[in-house]
Amino acid sequence: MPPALRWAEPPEGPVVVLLDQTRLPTEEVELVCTDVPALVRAIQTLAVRGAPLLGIAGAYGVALAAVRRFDVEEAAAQLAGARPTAVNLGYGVRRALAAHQAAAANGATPEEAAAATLAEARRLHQEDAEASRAVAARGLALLDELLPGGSHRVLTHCNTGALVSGGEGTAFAVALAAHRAGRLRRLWIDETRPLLQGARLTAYEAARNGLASTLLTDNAAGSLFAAGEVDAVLVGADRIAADGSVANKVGTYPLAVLAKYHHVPFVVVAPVTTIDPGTPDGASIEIEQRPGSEVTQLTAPAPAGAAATGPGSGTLVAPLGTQAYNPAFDVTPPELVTAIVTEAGVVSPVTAGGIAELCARSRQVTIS
Ligand SMILES: CSC[C@H]1O[C@H](OP(=O)(O)O)[C@H](O)[C@@H]1O
Repeated sequence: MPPALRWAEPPEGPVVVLLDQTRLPTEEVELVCTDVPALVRAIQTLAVRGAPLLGIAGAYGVALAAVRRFDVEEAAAQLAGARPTAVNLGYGVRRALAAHQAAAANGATPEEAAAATLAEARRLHQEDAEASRAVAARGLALLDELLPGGSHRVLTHCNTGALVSGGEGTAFAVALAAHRAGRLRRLWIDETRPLLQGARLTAYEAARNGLASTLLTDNAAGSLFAAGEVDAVLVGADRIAADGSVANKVGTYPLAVLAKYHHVPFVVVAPVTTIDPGTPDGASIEIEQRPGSEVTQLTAPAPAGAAATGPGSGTLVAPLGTQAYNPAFDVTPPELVTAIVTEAGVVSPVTAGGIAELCARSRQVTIS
């Protein structure tokens, strides 16, 4: 599989190259972004997606603007505003912009300032890869501690593998680590309507890595819990508030309620860049509302060789004109979260104090 995102410098000029996730699993097609509007569109159509990767994409987008002499401040504003919920996007953009501004303030030439911006984007990319390795190890250790049986049946929602990360992902990276250690009995994969990140992307990543996995419709999860088939839930996050509230793909909150009712550990796996001390609680998290067409039209990848169609342009599954409610995320309150696993440590129980202590301990680069 090509990398989810890479920087390239062909003769015609630097570009950001994305593995177009709207085309998976049918085709592995690379999308070449030569300017910031193209990258913004890719973010908005989820050709590139997933909180940590959005931060990386945002940082490289600012670098692309700097190298191609676009208006860097305008580019940063467009990129940061492309999707509202994943805090990582704004963080990555601000990291790169701050590097550009610092270089310029120190008398750097435009070329030098652009080089400094690109170097910061690469640093963020590398940091996320390292964070992914760390959360995988910490997450597996936590599963082993919580589930003494040594063979884990894990349910996951949406997609949290290499397609959302500079490394092997977040929650999926934990499942992958369990698999490599011979301690993953089953990965239950929620299809994750309406854009089917689970069916299209997690099943694709699970197959590529040889995981024992089974796909299910989102509404079948309850019966799995009732049958005692779920040992733990592992999910990612798009924004973790200061009180430990977790915004993640819509459908996560019901899983947390089911896990609580069935006394199953509910574990959130995320890099520290997903924690936003500036957002006090779950009610303060802006939840992206997406087009109703993504619900009323089945979103499936375009046939091989056909032009990309994008989310919400598939077969009609509801009468024309049907109104649809389509929040991209929901919020899980901290009392339903067993633990939050980050590269800087594990917070459990999840409290504002525990979150604050973790952030204080983290070596995450802060932006002045
Ligand atoms: C660990 S980041 C993955 C996170 O992002 C997904 O949202 P989207 O596919 O809309 O970018 C989902 O919330 C995943 O948990």
